[in-house]
Formats: sequence, C-alpha cells, structure tokens
Amino acid sequence: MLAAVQKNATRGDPRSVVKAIDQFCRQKEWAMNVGDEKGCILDSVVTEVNPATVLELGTYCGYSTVRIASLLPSNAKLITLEFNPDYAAIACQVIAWAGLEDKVQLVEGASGDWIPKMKEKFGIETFDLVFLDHWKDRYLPDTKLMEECGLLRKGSILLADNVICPGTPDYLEYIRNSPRYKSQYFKSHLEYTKVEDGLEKSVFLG
Ligand SMILES: O=C(NCCCCc1cc2ccncc2s1)c1cc(-c2ccc(F)cc2)cc(O)c1O
Ligand SMILES: [Mg+2]
Repeated sequence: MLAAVQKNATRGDPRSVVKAIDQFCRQKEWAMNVGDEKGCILDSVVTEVNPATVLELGTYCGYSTVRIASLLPSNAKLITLEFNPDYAAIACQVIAWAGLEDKVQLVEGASGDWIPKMKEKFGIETFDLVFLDHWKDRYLPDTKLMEECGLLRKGSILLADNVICPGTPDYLEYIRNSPRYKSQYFKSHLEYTKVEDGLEKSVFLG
C-alpha cells in the first residue's frame, strides 16, 4: 500500500494519497481503511464540525488520518492512536507523503492507557471530534473513559466506524439509549465491498 502511494500519489497532495490507497485496495488487496464511501460521510462530518481538536482511535495506515487532517483549519490538532507499531510506521510515512505531519500527532499505544493522559501530555482540554475505528470491543469502555476524564464537552461529536460490520453492539446499545447522547446512523457499506456497514454519529449533550 505504501509503495502504491509513493508510486501513484503526488507528494503534498492528500487527495491523491487517498485515491492511490482506494485504488490499491479495490484492485490489489482489501484493507480495513474506512474507504471512499464511508470516507465521504466522514468528510462531511469533519467539515460540518470544523474541529479544533480531533482524537482518532485506530490510525491503521493513516487513510482516515489523511482525510480528516486535510480538512482541518491551520491551527487545529489531530491526535491519532495506533496500537500496532508496524501500522504506525506505515501511517507515519503515508501522513508525511500527504504533507500533513504538522497537523497530526501520531501516538503509539493502547487507548485505555493514553486517554487518561491526554490532558497532561498534549495540553488538550476537550475533543471537538472523536473518530472511533480501533478494537470494536473498546468503543464502549473508551467512550466511558473519555467521559470520566472530562475529555468531552457539550457538543463534542463521536463518529464510530463499523457499527454493523464487524459490529459494536454494546456501544450502539449504550450510545442510542443514553440520555447524554443524541445519535444518528449513516447507512453505508463495508469498505470496498457490498456488505452493509455504517457510521454512528453521536453528540455528547453534557
Ligand atoms: O478491526 C478493525 N479495526 C481495528 C484494528 C485494531 C487496531 C487498533 C488500534 C488501536 C489504538 C489504540 N488502542 C487500541 C487499538 S487496536 C476493523 C476491521 C474490519 C473488518 C471488517 C470485516 C472483516 F471481514 C474483517 C475486518 C473493518 C474495519 O473498518 C475495521 O476498522
Ligand atoms: Mg474501520
């Protein structure tokens, strides 16, 4: 995938990086990027929220990191967490190829360990937008952890990938029934396939 980016995408052009990855995943080898279809929904939410601070849980190869960072205002900050060092190493190069390294802070480690340290380590008050795309059984515990750590404010947006496939049933149950969130489901498809999947967008009501 990285070779395809370096071969087919223009340095400093995020859109060409996104296009090169989508082409590679459609023509050569499926990969678990959010993909072009759900990516358009992600883009519209980022544009609508126009966030100053973003947390991405699950960098993988940096595809959604590039999509999000390319839409952020100049002073905005995107912190992205990746557990797997091999993925993180690739993502770092993909983000650099897109010329977005100044907007992105890539952190290696587990969400459960890093979320409680966000304020002290990165000087973050609260996140305007959180994109959940990591272990599907961590969406719920990490959301509760973010609440407990005071990382969400009235109006913070949570956008969760894969709520149908692979699925995050406990997260959906919680977020759709909690009086502290207003949720909306965006029906789509699993990246590069016809399988149903979707994004759940939730506003924290405080
Ligand atoms: O597992 C997925 N994504 C998480 C990878 C886990 C990486 C982590 C990052 C991190 C950061 C901080 N703390 C802990 C963690 S753990 C994932 C899987 C599929 C899929 C769908 C159908 C299939 F047949 C096979 C795979 C599709 C997707 O869009 C995904 O996002
Ligand atoms: Mg995903």
